Amino acid sequence: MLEERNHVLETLFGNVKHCIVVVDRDGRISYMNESYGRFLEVDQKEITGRHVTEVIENTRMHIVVDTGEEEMADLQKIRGDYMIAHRIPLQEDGEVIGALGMVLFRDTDEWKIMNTHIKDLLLELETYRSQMQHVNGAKYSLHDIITTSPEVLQVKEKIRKTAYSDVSVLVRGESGTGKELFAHSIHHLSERSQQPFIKVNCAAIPEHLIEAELFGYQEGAFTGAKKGGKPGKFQLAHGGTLFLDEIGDMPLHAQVKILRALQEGEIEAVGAEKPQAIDVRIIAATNRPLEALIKEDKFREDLFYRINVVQIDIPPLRRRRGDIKVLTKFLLKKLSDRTGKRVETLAPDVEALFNKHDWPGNVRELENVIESAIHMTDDGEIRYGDLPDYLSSAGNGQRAGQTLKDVVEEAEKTAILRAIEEAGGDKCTAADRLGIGKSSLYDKVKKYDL
Ligand SMILES: Nc1ncnc2c1ncn2[C@@H]1O[C@H](COP(=O)(O)OP(=O)(O)OP(=O)(O)O)[C@@H](O)[C@H]1O
Repeated sequence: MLEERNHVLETLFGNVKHCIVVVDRDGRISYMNESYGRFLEVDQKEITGRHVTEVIENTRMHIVVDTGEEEMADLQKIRGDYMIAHRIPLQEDGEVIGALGMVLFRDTDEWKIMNTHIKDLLLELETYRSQMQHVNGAKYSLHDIITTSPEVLQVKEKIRKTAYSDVSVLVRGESGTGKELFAHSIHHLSERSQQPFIKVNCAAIPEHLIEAELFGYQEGAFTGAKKGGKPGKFQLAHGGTLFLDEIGDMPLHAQVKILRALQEGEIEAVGAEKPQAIDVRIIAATNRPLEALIKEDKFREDLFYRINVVQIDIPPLRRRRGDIKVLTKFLLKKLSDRTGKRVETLAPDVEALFNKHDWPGNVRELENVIESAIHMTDDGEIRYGDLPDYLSSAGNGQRAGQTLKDVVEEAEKTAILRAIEEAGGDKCTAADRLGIGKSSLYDKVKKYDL
């Protein structure tokens, strides 16, 4: 039956220039025509069955399936350009069984002309959107999370499944693993995506201000209170999502108040006479061992259970070394665009060092290292000498627990990589320079998988 249906779709849309996609009830792609596949540079047959958010940037097809409401002529940004898309829910016996998406441009040239016509308008729109974003606050979606790690891909899948509901999510992971990125993505995929996303850094607010910051205050509530009072983060997030970053650092008295706000759905501003109803979804993040803090009476167990309905664990970068390569490529592009300096590659010894380093500061550390090296480099490649001292000297020095054999092997590897690089990839010249035979060099290249 599936085949028959796809045959019908192929007959209808296979040869049209419009880009067509069909998703099922779960937002998974059941059909994409060739034009769309070509436009997205994917093999449309291979992506059948994948969730639409994995394949199409900024798509809302899965949301249309959920709301059952069609979206006509909506602007959608793909790879820096805008398309105009229709999204139509498909129904059977009154029930939504999927959605059909259609991109409205007949060919790229025509679109380009249209694109320049409306680019001015869009620039204006973008200005308003970024102002809105200031209010809305969530900048990133799942697409912005770069990974090839099966564990992180599973986390993304978990987010896709749970983001719609209003359940509280606790994001755990070391500093710099991207917890905030995940929190943004959850908000983006939720029904609250058009509502505010408000972040509170629980570790950064002075203890005596925490209540006013979270719940706001009334005029005259204390000396120095602003005229007219001030809304707290809970009020600002009303209808949307409140992101409690570093929740493990929240003082106990504030924990009690937050728990009450979540349980009763109401808050009391400092100096207010009446409580106020509040509707927020909570996403919390921490890199602290909450279970241990509970044992030490530094974190409330009841609050832990309240925020930990769905738990998301982001592994540190050293446990997903495959991501170092893809993230480096992504960050080189992102930071090159930002700095205006085109740097595309790493010298082989830098790549080796990146793969060996433990990255205690995770993706943030990788980003900082790449950014500072881009400033240092004189050409399109990052070389050993461009790296921050702490990293390059760590690479040269001996780490705790290394045997003499490890140290010798590492030195050998570095020397071989450098010689090959200096010889412009010519292994015979590199072997000459190293004073070893060609076959010996080949053996070592194989042994170290260089
Ligand atoms: N998978 C990823 N793909 C792309 N960028 C990432 C990824 N993970 C992290 N980053 C980037 O790394 C930086 C740190 O991420 P983020 O601030 O979300 O980490 P965090 O875990 O919230 O850190 P902290 O606990 O210190 O607040 C950000 O610039 C973020 O964009």
